[in-house]
This record gives sequence, structure tokens and C-alpha cells, in this order.
Amino acid sequence: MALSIAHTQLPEASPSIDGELLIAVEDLSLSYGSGKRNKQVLGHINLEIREQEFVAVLGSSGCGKTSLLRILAGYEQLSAGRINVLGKDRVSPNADVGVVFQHANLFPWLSVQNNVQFGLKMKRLPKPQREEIASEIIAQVGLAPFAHYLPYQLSGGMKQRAAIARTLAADPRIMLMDEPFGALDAITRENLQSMLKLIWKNSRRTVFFITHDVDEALFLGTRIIVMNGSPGRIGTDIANPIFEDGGSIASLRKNKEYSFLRESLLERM
Ligand SMILES: Nc1ncnc2c1ncn2[C@@H]1O[C@H](COP(=O)(O)OP(=O)(O)OP(=O)(O)O)[C@@H](O)[C@H]1O
Repeated sequence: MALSIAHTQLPEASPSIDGELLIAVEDLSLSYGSGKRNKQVLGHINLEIREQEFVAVLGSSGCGKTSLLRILAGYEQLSAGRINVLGKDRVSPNADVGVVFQHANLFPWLSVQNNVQFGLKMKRLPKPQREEIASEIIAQVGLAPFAHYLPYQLSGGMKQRAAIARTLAADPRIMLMDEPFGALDAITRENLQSMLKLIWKNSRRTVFFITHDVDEALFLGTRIIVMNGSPGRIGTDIANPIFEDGGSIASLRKNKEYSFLRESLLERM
């Protein structure tokens, strides 16, 4: 359900998706260090994410986006408040929550095919099955002709495609993505944005996606969150009313609501 917006205010957070609650965060705070070195980086974070949402997370540098992602991944423990991810109150890294970072951390000694299959081997899937799953996903991300390449033979964009494929191969219920296209040139970035949107449309996998790029957020997010302040908090949380429109960022820019949304989100960062 796309919300039509008045030209003075942004739409509310999405009531349109009625999927299972996968992530619930209540009054979460995070501090790093202790004593004089104690620094609170997140405060009073409240957030619910449901199945099939693509949540794009914007925010100024240092407001705690990555810290929040790390808590959701189980890499960092919250200092106060409550969290529940996939029914668990104590979150630790697990295969149901996949993480993709800005720089692909592929195993340098393994081919694309073996990098993508690696998690499946850990899950003890029989070899023919893991080869089949990996090949299918490698084709989805457009790397079929390069499946036998080693990471050093890949461009930055190809490495990110491989990293996304490796995460998808584990079939996680949630994907946490921290500026996965942040280090890529503009054209490669647009290609990968379109690829990710297509993969999302076909799978409707729940995604938490950090970006600095408002256009990327408007193109990919069914919902957009803006974090700001110090300690960081969620200042804005909206359903993206122009989500369905975008076949590409160029077509998104033709939407009459685009400029208003872009300006409003930039103001809130
Ligand atoms: N391990 C750590 N120990 C101490 N301080 C940290 C640690 N990790 C992050 N910080 C601090 O926490 C704050 C939030 O960092 P974080 O990386 O979460 O922000 P961010 O919004 O993701 O930033 P950016 O957009 O620049 O990536 C920053 O001031 C950072 O210096």
C-alpha cells in the first residue's frame, strides 16, 4: 500500500507490511569503553522489523548505524534495553542472520564457487547439492562466467557480487548490509543496486541496509529510517511511498514525489 503524502510532511512508518516480527528492539542503549573513556553511542532506540521489509538506514557519519547493525548481528552486546532477533533475546552470530560489509571479505585462496559454497560445506550439505545451490546463486548475481576466478582476479563490483552470493547461499532469514556498495564507482553501484532489488523482489528476504546515499535508500527501501544525534537515535521512520516506482534510480527521479522526499530525508540526516 503506497501512501500518498502531503507536501509538508513525511509518511508514517509502514503499517502496510504485516509479516512476522523478526527484530524487536526496545529502549536500546550502547556505550563503548568504561570510566572516563565511556562513550554512549546509541540511546533510546526502538525498532520493529517484520518479515519482507527492506529497511534502508540513513544517518550522518558516526551516529551509530554500524554499531546498531553489529548488535543485530550478535557481534556487540547492548548496554541497556531489550532486543529480540528471530525469537532470541541473547543474540549471537548465526547462519539465519547474514552480514555483508563494504569490503568483501572473501577467502583469497578459494574460487568464487568455493567461497559461495563454503557455508554450505560447514552445514554438511552433500557436494552435488552445494554445487547446485552455489551455481544457481552465482548465476543470479551475474558471476557464472567467473565462478572459477580467485578473488584477486575480480573487480570491486564482482567481489561484492560474490560476497552477496556467499551470504545468500546460507539462505539467511535476515540480511544485514553495511554500505555494501559504498566503495564502488557510480555505474557499478547502479548495476548492483538493480541486481539487489531484483533478488529482493524475487525472495522478499528481510533486509537491514545501511547507506549514506539518499537515492539508494529511496530506490531500495520499502521503509527508510534516519538516525541522527549523539548518542544516535532513530529520528525518522517512514514507509517509502515511491518504492514500487523504481525500475532504476533514473526512473525514480522522474517521480513527482522524489524531490520532496529527497530534500526531507537530507534535512533529517
Ligand atoms: N569499538 C569501538 N570502541 C569505541 N568506540 C567505537 C567503537 N566502534 C565505534 N565507535 C564509536 O561509536 C560511534 C558510532 O560509530 P559507528 O561506526 O556505529 O557509526 P556510523 O553511523 O556507522 O558511522 P559511519 O557512517 O561513518 O560508518 C563513533 O563515534 C565511533 O567512533
